[in-house]
Amino acid sequence: MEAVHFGAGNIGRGFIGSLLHQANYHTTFIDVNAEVIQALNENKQYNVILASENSEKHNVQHVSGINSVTDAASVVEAIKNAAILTTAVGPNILPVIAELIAEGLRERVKSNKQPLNIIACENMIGGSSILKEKVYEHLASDEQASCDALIGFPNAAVDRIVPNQVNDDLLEVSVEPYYEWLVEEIGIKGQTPAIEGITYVQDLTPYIERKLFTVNTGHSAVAYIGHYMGCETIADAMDEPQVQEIIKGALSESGEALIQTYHFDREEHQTYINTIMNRFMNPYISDEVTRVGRGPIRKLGPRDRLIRPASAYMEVTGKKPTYLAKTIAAALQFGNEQDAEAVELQQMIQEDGVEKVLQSVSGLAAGSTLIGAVLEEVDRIGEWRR
Ligand SMILES: NC(=O)c1ccc[n+]([C@@H]2O[C@H](COP(=O)([O-])OP(=O)(O)OC[C@H]3O[C@@H](n4cnc5c(N)ncnc54)[C@H](O)[C@@H]3O)[C@@H](O)[C@H]2O)c1
Ligand SMILES: O=P(O)(O)OC[C@@H](O)[C@@H](O)[C@H](O)[C@H](O)CO
Repeated sequence: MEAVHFGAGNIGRGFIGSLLHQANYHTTFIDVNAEVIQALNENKQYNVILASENSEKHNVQHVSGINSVTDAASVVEAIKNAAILTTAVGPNILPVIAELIAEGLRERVKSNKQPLNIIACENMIGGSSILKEKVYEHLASDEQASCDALIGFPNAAVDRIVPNQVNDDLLEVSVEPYYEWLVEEIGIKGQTPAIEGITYVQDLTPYIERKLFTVNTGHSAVAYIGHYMGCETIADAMDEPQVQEIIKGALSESGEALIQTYHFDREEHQTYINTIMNRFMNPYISDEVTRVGRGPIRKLGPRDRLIRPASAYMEVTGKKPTYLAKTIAAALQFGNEQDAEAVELQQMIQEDGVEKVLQSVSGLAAGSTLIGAVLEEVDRIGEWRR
């Protein structure tokens, strides 16, 4: 069975590639990183190490790579023959890969009448649906109709912490033992792919929101407050009492919104939060706050991990959020010369001020309660300096 996976990075190799191998797929990774593609083709295998006391090693075999910059024709060929297509490239890259996927589908549906499911494994709500929209922009209406019959775009949520890392072996990747991969069954065309580790759910919305607004909301609180305080890693930041206070507060606020919206059991949700906080303190992982805080413009977006739970908290309780507002205030301070979005955000703030940025980037109304709450925390932010 052939799998095509776009993005041979941390989550691609460390999570999706590993489960695809265990499910007996040969995986063709598509990437723009020539070095990684060359290594995949030369080594034809790599190791995934579980970041825990025993450093358990999983050898991932039956892998190869195609450089989509230099060999688009081979990508089209691979898509023609694939039994599943997955992505882990980052939300901003989905529109970039859409045209090539469209070319592959255009050729595929001419001769291959087998269904194909395309699963975007990105930290975003409705990732596969958005990818479908972008792919369809490149297809004529008759081609879209053929795809409607054969190509599924089920939405998904993926959870496994895979830090940036430099290993002697370029392909080796160290990952936390925990993982969760949820796929919405309703979007599947044909049989559900039999991949151990995927949990199929009827309605993904509660689960993707629970993941994004707990794991990623908490992660970004630690990253942004930690970065502001001068911490380099998530584990270092978790040692700071103020970070502990803010993450607990932020997750209690986002938790209230989730519990009231989706009727999650209060105790079970607290256990979920506690597990996540322990994951952030895993001593076998070194995860930089700059990775977790990357792309602050995306993370400050209206439907993402900061603004959406803050607005939802206000909707369900009628109160203004304190700890999510502190986290948003810290996100607005996230300066990092290596991060194009961080540089752009700081420029926007310098030119237009925080209030305007919260309107343009986060979609908040001028004079809204949430803008007021964030502005109060921006004024107070100096209190957290170590
Ligand atoms: N790392 C994690 O802990 C984690 C966990 C869950 C979900 N995610 C999500 O997975 C996605 C990928 O994250 P990551 O941490 O693996 O990032 P990463 O940077 O390690 O990997 C992304 C890969 O995509 C490749 N890429 C970039 N442009 C491309 C293009 N045009 N065509 C093909 N490949 C291209 C990059 O070269 C890189 O290898 C993101 O949406 C992220 O939110 C990450
Ligand atoms: O990948 P991002 O930039 O959306 O978010 C950074 C981290 O919070 C994220 O990668 C987590 O490690 C991951 O979502 C855990 O499942």
